[in-house]
Order: sequence, then structure tokens, then C-alpha cells
Amino acid sequence: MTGYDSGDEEPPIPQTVQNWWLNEKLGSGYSGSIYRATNIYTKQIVALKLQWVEHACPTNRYERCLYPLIQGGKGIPKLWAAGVQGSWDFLAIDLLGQSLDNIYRKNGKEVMNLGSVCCIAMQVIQRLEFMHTRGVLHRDIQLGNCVLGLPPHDKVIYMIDFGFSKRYIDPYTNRHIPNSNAKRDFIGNYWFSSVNVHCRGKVPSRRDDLEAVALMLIHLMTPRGLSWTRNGVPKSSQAHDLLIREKRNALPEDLCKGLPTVFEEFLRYTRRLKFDQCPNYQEWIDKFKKLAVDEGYSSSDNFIWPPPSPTVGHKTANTPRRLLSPPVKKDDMVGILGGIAKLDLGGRPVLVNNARINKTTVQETQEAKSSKLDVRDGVETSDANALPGLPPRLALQKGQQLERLSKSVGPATTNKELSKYVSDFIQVMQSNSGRTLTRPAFQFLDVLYTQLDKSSLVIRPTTMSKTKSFNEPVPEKEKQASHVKLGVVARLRREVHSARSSKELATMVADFARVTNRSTGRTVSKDGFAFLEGIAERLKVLK
Ligand SMILES: Nc1ncnc2c1ncn2[C@@H]1O[C@H](COP(=O)(O)OP(=O)(O)OP(=O)(O)O)[C@@H](O)[C@H]1O
Repeated sequence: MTGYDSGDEEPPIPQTVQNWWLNEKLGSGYSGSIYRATNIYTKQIVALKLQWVEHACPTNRYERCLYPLIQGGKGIPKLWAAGVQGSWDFLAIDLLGQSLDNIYRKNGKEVMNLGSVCCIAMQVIQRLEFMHTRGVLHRDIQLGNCVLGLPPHDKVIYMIDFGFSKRYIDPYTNRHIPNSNAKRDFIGNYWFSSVNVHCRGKVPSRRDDLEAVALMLIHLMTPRGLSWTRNGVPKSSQAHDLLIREKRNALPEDLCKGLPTVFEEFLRYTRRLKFDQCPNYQEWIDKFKKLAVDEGYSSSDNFIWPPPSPTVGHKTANTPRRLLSPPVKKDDMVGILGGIAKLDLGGRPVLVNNARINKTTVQETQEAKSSKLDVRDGVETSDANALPGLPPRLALQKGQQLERLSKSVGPATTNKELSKYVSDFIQVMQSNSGRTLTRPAFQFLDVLYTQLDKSSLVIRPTTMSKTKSFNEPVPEKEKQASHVKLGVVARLRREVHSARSSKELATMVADFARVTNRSTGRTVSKDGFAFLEGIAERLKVLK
């Protein structure tokens, strides 16, 4: 054991403590060790948490008092026995399996798949909801304290280590503990304790447990983890100060760049909560569930490790951008453009007045409209269109809807039609919690761009594969707006209303796609949607 500062020496670990025979060591922490132990009479097997009574940080003593308050909750280990025998303070609790930290490390600290992270989110938020309803804060949320059960409970995440836990409801007055401006000593962990508690010395409350969950989830989704975790535990006060500064200065939008928006929203939500405010746990459980479902994972919060195979290699709207190959690979783009080139357009003009639309075009438009009806209904009538290798159909819905829209926008012949398709595109994008530009969304924008850019030309199918795409180098004269950084979408939103030609709109669409791709991790912001709505509006009036 480590960490004790008593003058006395810690005695050797005994073979038995009360009725428990100690087997192998399962793990150890700052203040004690955990053993697998067998009841010598009943043969019941438990995890025995053992701590020397003289330890400088007598967490077992606190845990003994806390455990009874939270008994009976799902994912809370059962306390079978507790007490002091001789020099040893012990707790006998349910024997559990591996911790999320073990899993994370065994997995080479690789980014965890989104489905698993959503399960962790749902379960850990539920655990905290339960603890909080019992008037207890955890105060040490971290991967090592989230442990899987043993079969048949191996899909359940258990919370352990209540050594730092504390009542936030005064048992005598039944009131929330008071806030204070006095700076407190830090209790928690370096990686995930909230900014208020860790960096500002504030009194912890429910919001801080939730902020720690948010940081833990973001950590799991970030290559090499959160930046302040990368140098290991700080070994000096200067190193700790640096860590604190880094954590305090990290903006949610930077921490969550490229992640599904739910993560950033959750972190911001936890930081907006008032000191004594009760979090809306269910809202966030539902949001993470929806995110999982939208991305083709199960709606169940069962944590299955290793994750089921269908999701392997599946990259979707909400997959972190860092994990994705480039938005549209060159080969794919050639394929897409080749596909459009194969459309039998017969050299018809596009985006011209109705008088020049021939009968075939009208028919095609009607077909496009009928497929759009499916899009509006959001119902897939058949899996015939399912793309090989893609996961369950729920995940396909958004992608398929966008693919259909891309196909429809290609043969569109008037600005009015284009306007409607843009509105449909917005609708599909907004119907999904991950408002990110996925590959099919880029496809749509690319075809839209092509349509707008070529508005005054006749499309010649043979030249389509050479058609300019915003994914390809842009000629210098059009490049001025491609140095776009933050704020560009806001500018596009303003300027779209004064665009004088389809070509101008095309340039704006290209800028929008580039800046969304490059600067905001593909998330379509409010300005982004307003810009797209502006496109739809402008197309209605542009001839
Ligand atoms: N009930 C259990 N069943 C199986 N293993 C467990 C159990 N509880 C704890 N462990 C293992 O022992 C390790 C240390 O447990 P715990 O965090 O409770 O101890 P601690 O001394 O409070 O540690 P820390 O210094 O991290 O706060 C855990 O990370 C886990 O690997």
C-alpha cells in the first residue's frame, strides 16, 4: 500500500478478515487494496476492500457510511459486510469484472466506438441520477471507477469507490448543502473533475458529477484522450498548475471538435447548471440513446465489449471527423460524377425557363418528386436500396434520404425545384441529432453546386465527370472566399440574400461546404441552416 504517513509500519496483510479468506489481489488504489475473498462458511465470493486503520486518508471509513445510503440501485455493488478487525478496515462488496479503464488501456487507448460511448453515457448518467436521488454525490467519476459486472450482469456498468462521496442533502434539515466562496482544497481526480471544483476550488454539487461524465465521454472519443491527460499524473505543483490552466482554458467547442454535437451540448449544459439545480438526467439519457440509434447502434444501454461487429468500419454522420477518411474520396467522387454522367439527359438545358423543358424531363421530375415523398415521410418502403456493408436500416435512413435527394437534385430543371430540394435537405439534416455534413450530405451539396454553377450551360453527359466539384481544386479567381475561417458561415448567411446569380450561389455553397468541413468539424451551425434556408429563398426569386 502507498500513501500512509503514520510513524508506524503497516502490518502484513492477514490471511483472513472476519469470515473472509483472502485470495488474489484484484487491484489497489491510493489508500488500500482489493482482494477476491471467500466466506469460509458460506463459500460466497466477494471483493474485499482492505485498508489499514492508520492510513492517512481513511476512505474505507467514509465508504462504510456511504454504501448503506445507496444500496438497491442498479449498478451499485451490494455491501455484504463492513467493519474493523484488528488493524484492518474492510468492506465486502459484490465481486465485479474489469473496469472501463482496463478496457480502454487494453484497447491501446484507442478512441472508443460511438455506440459503446453512448451506452456508457446512458448508464453512468442513470447511476448518478440514482445516487443523487439518495442525496449522495460521487465526486470521483473516472474510468477506473466504472466497472462491469460479472455474468449475468456483465453488460451493466457499476459505480465503485465512494471514498470521496459526500451527502449534498443535509440529513437533519433535508436541504441542499450551502455554496461558499471560500476556496476549497481539491478532492477528486485530475482528469475529469469539473473546472469549478478542480480549477476554481468551488463546492461540488450534482452538476460537477455530470460535468465529469461529460469530460470522461469526450476523453473516450478523442484520439490520445483529453490533452491534459497525456503527460500522466502531474508530479509537481507546477505541473499541476499547468494542467489546471489547460483544463480551465479548454473551450467546449475545441474539446468537441469533430464530435457529434450532443457531446458539446452536454458539456455546456453541465456547466450552465446552477449550484443546487437538479439536472435533467432523463433528457441526456434520451439524447445519447437517440444519437446511438441515429448512428445505427442499438437503443439498449447494454455495454457489450468487444462491441458487436456490424458497426466496425461504419462511419456515419456522428463519427468523429478525425476517424473518417476524407469527406468524399476521389474515387467515390469520380463514381458519383460518373453516375450523374450516365443519366440520359439528352443534352437538355437545365435551369432554364419552363418553356424549354421537354416531356421526358417532366416525367423525370415527377419520379424525382415521388421519391422525395418517401424522404418527407422518412419511411423506407424497401431495403432494396440498402447499400452493401452498411449497418441496420435505422442508420441508413438519413444517408438514404440524402442520397435520394442527391439523385433528385441532379435532374432538376428549374430554380424553384432546386429551392424545394434545398428545403428538403434542410429538413432531413435537422431531423437528426447529429447535424453533421456526412458523405451523402456532401454529395447533395456537390450536385447542387454543379447545378448552380452550370446554370446557364447545357449539360453534356460526356463532360460531366470533368465537372468542377468543390472537393477539387478551385480556380484562383474563385478562391478569395475559400480562405474561409470562423465567421464565414455568418457572412454567407447575410450575403445569400443579395446573391444575383446561380453562379454566385454556387460559390457560396462551395464555401459553405469547405468551411463546414474544415473549421467546424462538419457540424452545421444555426448560421449554416439559416444560410441554406437563404439559398432556398433566393432560388425562388432568381431567374
Ligand atoms: N468490487 C470489485 N470487484 C472487482 N474488482 C474491484 C472491485 N472494486 C475495485 N476493484 C478493483 O480494484 C481497483 C481499486 O479499487 P477502488 O477504486 O475501489 O480502490 P481505491 O483504493 O479507492 O482506489 P483509488 O486510489 O483509485 O481511489 C479498481 O480499479 C478495480 O480494478
